[in-house]
Amino acid sequence: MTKLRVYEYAKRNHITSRQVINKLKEMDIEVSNHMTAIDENVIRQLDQVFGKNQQTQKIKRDHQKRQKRTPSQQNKGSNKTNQKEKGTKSGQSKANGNGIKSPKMEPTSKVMNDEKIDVKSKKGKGNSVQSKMKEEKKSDQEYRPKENKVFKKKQKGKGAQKQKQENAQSQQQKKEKELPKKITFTESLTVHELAKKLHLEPSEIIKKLLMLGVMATINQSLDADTIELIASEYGVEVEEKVKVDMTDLEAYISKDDSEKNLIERPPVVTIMGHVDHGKTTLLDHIRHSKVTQLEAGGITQHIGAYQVEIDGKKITFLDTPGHAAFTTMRARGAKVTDITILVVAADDGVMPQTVEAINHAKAANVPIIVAVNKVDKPTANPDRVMQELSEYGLIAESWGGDTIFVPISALTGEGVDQLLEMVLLVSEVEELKANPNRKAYGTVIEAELDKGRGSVATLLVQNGTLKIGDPIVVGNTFGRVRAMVNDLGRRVKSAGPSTPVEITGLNEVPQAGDRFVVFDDEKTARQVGEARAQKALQENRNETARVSLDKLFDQMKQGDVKELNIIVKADVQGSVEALSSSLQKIDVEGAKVNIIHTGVGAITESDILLATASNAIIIGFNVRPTTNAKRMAESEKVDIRLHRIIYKAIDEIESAMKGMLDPEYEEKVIGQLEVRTTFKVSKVGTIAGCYVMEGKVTRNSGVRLIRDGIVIYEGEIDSLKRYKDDVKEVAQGYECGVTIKNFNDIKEGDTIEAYIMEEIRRS
Ligand SMILES: Nc1nc2c(ncn2[C@@H]2O[C@H](COP(=O)(O)OP(=O)(O)OP(=O)(O)O)[C@@H](O)[C@H]2O)c(=O)[nH]1
Repeated sequence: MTKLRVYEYAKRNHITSRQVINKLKEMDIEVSNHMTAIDENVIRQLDQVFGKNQQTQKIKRDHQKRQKRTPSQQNKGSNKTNQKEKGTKSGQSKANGNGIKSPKMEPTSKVMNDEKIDVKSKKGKGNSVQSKMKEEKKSDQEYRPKENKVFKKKQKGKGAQKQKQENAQSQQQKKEKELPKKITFTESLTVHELAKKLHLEPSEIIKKLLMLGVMATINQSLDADTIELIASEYGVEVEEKVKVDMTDLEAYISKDDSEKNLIERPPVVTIMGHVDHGKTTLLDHIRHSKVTQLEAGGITQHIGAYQVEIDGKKITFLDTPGHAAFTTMRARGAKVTDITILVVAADDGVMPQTVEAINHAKAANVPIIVAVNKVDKPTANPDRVMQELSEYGLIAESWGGDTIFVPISALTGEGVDQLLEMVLLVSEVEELKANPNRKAYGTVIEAELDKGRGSVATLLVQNGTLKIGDPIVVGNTFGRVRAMVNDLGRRVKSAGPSTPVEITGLNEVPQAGDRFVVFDDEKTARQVGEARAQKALQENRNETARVSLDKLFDQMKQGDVKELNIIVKADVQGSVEALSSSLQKIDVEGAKVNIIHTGVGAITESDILLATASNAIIIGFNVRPTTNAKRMAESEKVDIRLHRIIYKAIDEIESAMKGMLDPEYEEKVIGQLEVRTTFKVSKVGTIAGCYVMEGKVTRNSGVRLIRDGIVIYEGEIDSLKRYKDDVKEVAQGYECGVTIKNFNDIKEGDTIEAYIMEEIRRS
């Protein structure tokens, strides 16, 4: 025999938990409630009390149940016979281990027939019964607890009054719905909700709970265990439904795009590169030469993205130079870019932001096409660019690599067509496809509040076709697509895959990088949008789980982190290299270090963005974050580790990966001492005769010597004495002699502050 919980024992023996609890208390056995487990010995002792009565109890219960269900039978005088019959039946069901059965599951056909006859006969009685029922409109629960007594008394009693009363009760019970076979719930139910599902009065549930030792009110929420327990008391099955997160937008995107529905879609291209290398000039050139040329006289408008057509094929450009669009979106979890054009000025070569751009693109796994710009300049040296980029793994095809290099002049337009052709070529290789015949989803490129039009958002349709009137959820906003304008400023009715469009009709302004999904109906869109807005309000956006060294080991154990992405910033290139190569050599089973970006100089906002987008930590060696970067790191919860000694930085990372990070310490001041006199002893140095003003001082304390409010020295105690004896500790109100290691400039009137370093739990 194993352990049983009180309620399980009670159920097994057909008694109430309360009875078991009371008996256990009588037996001086500690028990807190119906969930308390009782062991074999106790079960045996209980069996001696309840076991014998088991059969009797069972018969009593069956009797009660029958009375509840078919009181009319008693009137007919068939009660006794039925009781016997049913007693036997219940006995069988018990032998089957079914426990308490719901009334509905037990009635014999005879009982049912009797009931039918009974009801009919009552109907015949017409209004008298009805009015009686009204008169005695007491709910069933008033009878139930005392049922046995009530019925017995009533049976004994004489007269039509009682007869009618019983008939009325029977009628009432007939009216009552039968117990359900099964109930379902999500997470929890209140007493009221459970009662409703079980077709019972809440007071009945409350009583049941009380018998199980639980005090509950009608609005009290019951957990899954309690719901199951109560339902099992009535023989009702329970099914807990897992709550679907209605705020998860991805869940609304059907993933059943079969290959046959997919057709080629235009690539989405971002232009990146160092300051002044010609990004804007290139974007402008493409737009003006291609767009306006196609749409003679058309007014191009800035909607954050535009499309051009080359040989009948379209290319979508994200019209935000620099990394801003790319990285902010990626930092927010959106992947929109298919191809990156890396612009490098041939007269300037690879510069810090070029490297950053390479690392951003690599981290996002986006193919790079190099546009070697400004080749029209006499000082242009494309070979040098190729040479320099090869150091970053971008090797030109002509040099045996697989990176496409196109020499261009964004100013004159030379080579730009070839560049666009290359974009189409890469796009073909990437096999970019989408299904235009489905509901659209995609990402917000830009959004703003327009005085006249309200919330205006530029969306990039990534799959499907967006149409006017579509019910839509965009980030935490929702609405119906009221109007759509394309990159040429024209009103359109629909927008297919890779098309940027500006829409109005949203209730609020979404954010760049937000996901949008089209819904079947406006009602669901509204519900989801509102639920998302509510959720966003509740949870601090910054709480997103970013990798942090303190939690790294746990995150690794949970399988959340398998690669530790690191950004290394240092004061000189030599340190960057030394630190990076040492970090890469760290060998911890099940995890590896992945240096995603390195650089010389302060930690900037761009580093934080990359860390956010790639879930990386930043190691700063002899450098500090800029004020803005620091603020951003705090809000984005990016872990920055600053070091001055290389091996310490490596140790820290290795320990974190092994789950052996040294404990963190916090300083705790334990006492204040006043220097009342000093003695100079040749071999020892200056001895300070002190008085412990506050707290205490211990032999192993750290000390700070303070003079006129200024910390003169910070160090360790060399000796702590009372009279001639070395002591471990001197408490408040006592005098002592103190010497400080390697420090003798102690003066009368100085204050010595004693502190210890206390280990604090890592969060
Ligand atoms: N000669 C020559 N000059 C160019 C070329 N492309 C750009 N420039 C010039 O280089 C300067 C910088 O160009 P931008 O397009 O503003 O460079 P950017 O990369 O967008 O610069 P930021 O927006 O500051 O990052 C401008 O004066 C351009 O006219 C080119 O192909 N040839």
